[in-house]
Amino acid sequence: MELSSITGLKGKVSVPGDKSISHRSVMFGSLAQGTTEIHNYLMGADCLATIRCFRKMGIEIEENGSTVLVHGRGLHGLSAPSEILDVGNSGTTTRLLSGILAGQPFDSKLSGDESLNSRPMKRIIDPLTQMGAHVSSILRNGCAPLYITPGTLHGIHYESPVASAQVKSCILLAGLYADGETAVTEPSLSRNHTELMLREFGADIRSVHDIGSTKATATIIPGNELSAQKITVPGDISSAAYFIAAGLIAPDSEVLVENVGINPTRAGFLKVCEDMGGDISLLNERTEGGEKIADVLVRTSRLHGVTVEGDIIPALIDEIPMIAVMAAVAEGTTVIKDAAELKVKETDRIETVTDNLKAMGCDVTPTSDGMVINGGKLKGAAIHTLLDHRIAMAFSIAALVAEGNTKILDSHCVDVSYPTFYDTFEDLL
Ligand SMILES: O=C(O)C1=C[C@@H](OP(=O)(O)O)[C@@H](O)[C@H](O)C1
Ligand SMILES: C=C(OP(=O)(O)O)C(=O)O
Repeated sequence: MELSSITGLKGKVSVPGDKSISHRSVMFGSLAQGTTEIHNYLMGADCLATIRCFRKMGIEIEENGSTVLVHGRGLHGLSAPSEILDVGNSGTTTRLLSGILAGQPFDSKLSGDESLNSRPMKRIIDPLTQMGAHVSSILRNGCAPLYITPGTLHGIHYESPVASAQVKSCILLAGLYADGETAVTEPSLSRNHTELMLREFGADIRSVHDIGSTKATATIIPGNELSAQKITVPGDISSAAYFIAAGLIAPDSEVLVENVGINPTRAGFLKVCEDMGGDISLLNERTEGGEKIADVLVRTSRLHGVTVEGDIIPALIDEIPMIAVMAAVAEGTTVIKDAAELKVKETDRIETVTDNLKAMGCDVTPTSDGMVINGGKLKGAAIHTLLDHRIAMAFSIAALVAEGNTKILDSHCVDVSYPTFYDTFEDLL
């Protein structure tokens, strides 16, 4: 994909359904009794992998555009897959599904692409093993492919070293099959879609924020059957972030992004835009299915550097590539810290972001848990996405304010979370 600079982005966009909520709707719908009806499902490669895996375990799933019907078979209704479960590029599918598979009375194997199979799975193998599950890394390197055989699960109270919704959700889902209460405490609250949605499906699940600390604990008490729901998936704030940023940094622009999920555990990006001096407002705020939604209006703004650190990091972790690009054209210095988790995403995002920003002429220094960016002007370059969808999209927005042409290599990787990204992008130009 070849892109060059523009001015005057004007218009309205709506982004596809939230990736995290889409995955969970099919997973929980499969484990519920009855037919779950999902509207605005994200038809990206990651969420299609989740559908594919549950079909392989005997769940009938109908698709019609972005509407999905999941004919759930109850907590004990999955059947043994006859082949390896292919999780593609999706960390969320891998980790949440592993929690469910740990509680099944059959053997299963799951494996993904080269990037997925190099991401750390010890973070779920350890707590699942403490629960009595039998989960192993087939190549004994702490990564997928994983082999899961039946075990008798016990409730545990797990103190997670990382604020990760995938780790938390994996353990809570295994907790559905345990003989007692299962709790997960995390150092700071990660996205809480599992807690909100499982509760809607009828699970007995509670969340508390520890007083006087940033720690948060979610507890599940097994025993309740889940019952089918009707779900409308809000627009994905992680996808909206690209057009919000475009509206803020492209000269003479005004962009309205409609129907964006603004759950506080996901909305850190909006706060950073505001802190950087962005002209950003939330319109038409509402709540559906326990999730907050709004339309986001932005206008071109003079942005300045900020420090992004601490508790807010889990609420914007996937948006850091976009924040880094905004920082690269802002006035002054931006420091991003406490974000070592970036190293274990689809690529090492500290490296892929800083390498590509340097290629565009930015003064940026990678650190062990983030980066330091001195804002200035960008010039066009060849962007090496290494097949990371977030890098492709964030640097497509960088191209809009860079001098000269930018080439996004392997731009098709946007299919992972936003297959229609370039169509929406062109509509707005
Ligand atoms: O639970 C989820 O849906 C996700 C959690 C986050 O990962 P971690 O839990 O590894 O932080 C995020 O990066 C990912 O895109 C989706
Ligand atoms: C990290 C991401 O997803 P996952 O972990 O599901 O692969 C992402 O979408 O940026």
